[in-house]
Amino acid sequence: MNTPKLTDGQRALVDAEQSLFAAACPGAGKTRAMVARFLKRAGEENRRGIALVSFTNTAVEEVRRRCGDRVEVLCAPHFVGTFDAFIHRFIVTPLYVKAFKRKPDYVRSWQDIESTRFRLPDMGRTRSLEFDWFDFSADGRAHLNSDRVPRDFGNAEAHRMLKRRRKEAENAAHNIFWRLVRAGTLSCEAARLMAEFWLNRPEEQNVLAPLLHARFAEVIVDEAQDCGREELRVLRFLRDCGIRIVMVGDMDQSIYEFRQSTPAAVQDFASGLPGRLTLEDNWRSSPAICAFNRSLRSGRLVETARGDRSIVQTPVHLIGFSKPNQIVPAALEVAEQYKLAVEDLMILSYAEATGSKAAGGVPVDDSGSNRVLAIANAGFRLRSRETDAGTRRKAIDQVRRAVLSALTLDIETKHHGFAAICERIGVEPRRLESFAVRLAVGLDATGKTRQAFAAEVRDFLAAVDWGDVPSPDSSTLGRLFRAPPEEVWASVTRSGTVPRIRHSTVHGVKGMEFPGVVLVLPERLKADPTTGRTVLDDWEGGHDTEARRVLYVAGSRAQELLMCAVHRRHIDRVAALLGSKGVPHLRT
Ligand SMILES: Nc1ncnc2c1ncn2[C@@H]1O[C@H](COP(=O)(O)OP(=O)(O)OP(=O)(O)O)[C@@H](O)[C@H]1O
Repeated sequence: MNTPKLTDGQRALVDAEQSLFAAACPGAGKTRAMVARFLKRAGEENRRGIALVSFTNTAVEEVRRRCGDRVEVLCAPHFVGTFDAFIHRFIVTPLYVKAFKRKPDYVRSWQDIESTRFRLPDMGRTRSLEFDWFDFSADGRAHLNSDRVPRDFGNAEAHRMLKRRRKEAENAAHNIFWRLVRAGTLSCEAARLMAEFWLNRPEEQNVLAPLLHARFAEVIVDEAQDCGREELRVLRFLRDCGIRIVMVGDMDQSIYEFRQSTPAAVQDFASGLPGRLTLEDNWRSSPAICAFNRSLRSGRLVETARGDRSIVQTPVHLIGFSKPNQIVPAALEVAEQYKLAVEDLMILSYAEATGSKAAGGVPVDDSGSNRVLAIANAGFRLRSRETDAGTRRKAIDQVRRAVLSALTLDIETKHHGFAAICERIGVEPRRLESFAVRLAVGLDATGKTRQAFAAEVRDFLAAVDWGDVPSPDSSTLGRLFRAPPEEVWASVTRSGTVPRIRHSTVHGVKGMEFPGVVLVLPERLKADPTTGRTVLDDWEGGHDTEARRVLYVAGSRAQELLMCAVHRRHIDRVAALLGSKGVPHLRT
């Protein structure tokens, strides 16, 4: 494998001999330098391992890919994986086994577990309460966060009722939380909380400290700005065990505050490490894009365009729109001027629905509870090359859930995740997963009526032999797989033929890069419930908020061409902002 070129700054990160924090601008080659360090250190240590942890599966895959033919570094004693996987494997599982005498089952999110949607007695005509609306503390106590209760929970009286019965709701959530923990079902959130809880107790510390010290010499943390309270607790513990901590990140790319990642706490931890480095060369983007990044940064780094794109003179393009379907044609016209093709472009938005509308599709979530619709929609998504990995996952999940509902009619599934339910009914999770993909991809809803497609789904399911699991009879299939309502059917089948530019949420493309980015700012901008400010207020006022950092992450994915598609209502403001911050731009 060719060793990639490194700058002096990158080389300093590779060769450092003490715990450190490296602050880097976008495109600084953090991944390149971190992987070089990981390979070097794994080669040096012959007894203890080196761990490289990141926050998303995509980032982890990228690191694995860059390790090339050095496959030995991906095996014990070394570790390359998500921070959650590290916490599961090396902290929570050993302590859980000690406490409960069995291994826990990890599920990705509480949403995968039915009992995390619950009702209080006599709630009337409201939606069920959801775990996602609560913050849990390390002892499982629940705190209802009213900002997360959606408006469509119920009418004004229902919202008042919830306010009055807050304690009752919190107690119910607390009880369900512990029931799930005892049943061995842990979401990533629960596992993080348990890690924090246990790491604060001397008895558990004494069990883990010698194990971890014997296993790891160093832990390298990618995207360190995304560390939340629990991850920082883990890092503090590792450091106290004598393990070297190398953190690499960009504070301005911290966009996970909803799960308590706090840039200030990360800064505080980082300032306690003996070493500090800064990487300010952007190898990814043109000077105009670097200027856009600078206009959104909180001021700690001074970024400079380097490498091949430092001579690209293309300004940032501002595209005004009043209807979302005007965005794609305008963006394609601009891209054409710079010889960029459709596949070079990526539409990015804060909310999935905004980007999806701009690209001309229907959000996966719009399938609602109709299983036939979910299968049709998933088929369009999986067949399309434009669908990003996160949306694919969601689509397959919906189909998997639909199929599972037909196989678990007489079984209590409320407190268990997908893998545990599969185990109970005796179906291999992988078999169900590939069946879900086959079902969605194999049946094409294009040009079919909703009734005809629903009948096809039922026939497909009726023909499967699930071995020991009783196959659902035709009346059950008829009840579970009804034809969806006409209006939604029309919009989903239409979407199958539309999207021409890929789209994703900003959170879905962290760490990635694209020749051209279309950043969409819709008519309705979310106002922060505490400050009342929108992202444009934050940008103008220089407020370092997560909303502003989301814009920064989005813009900084672009290599050559950044297009801001802004609703007409806000376009003058954005143009004035770019002007006042010295960002070369052109209004189209
Ligand atoms: N020393 C170098 N010489 C030439 N190109 C480089 C160098 N270092 C990095 N690059 C290139 O710059 C781009 C950005 O690198 P990389 O993705 O590693 O940055 P990053 O710091 O992880 O970015 P971000 O945090 O914004 O996702 C990549 O295309 C990479 O190949």
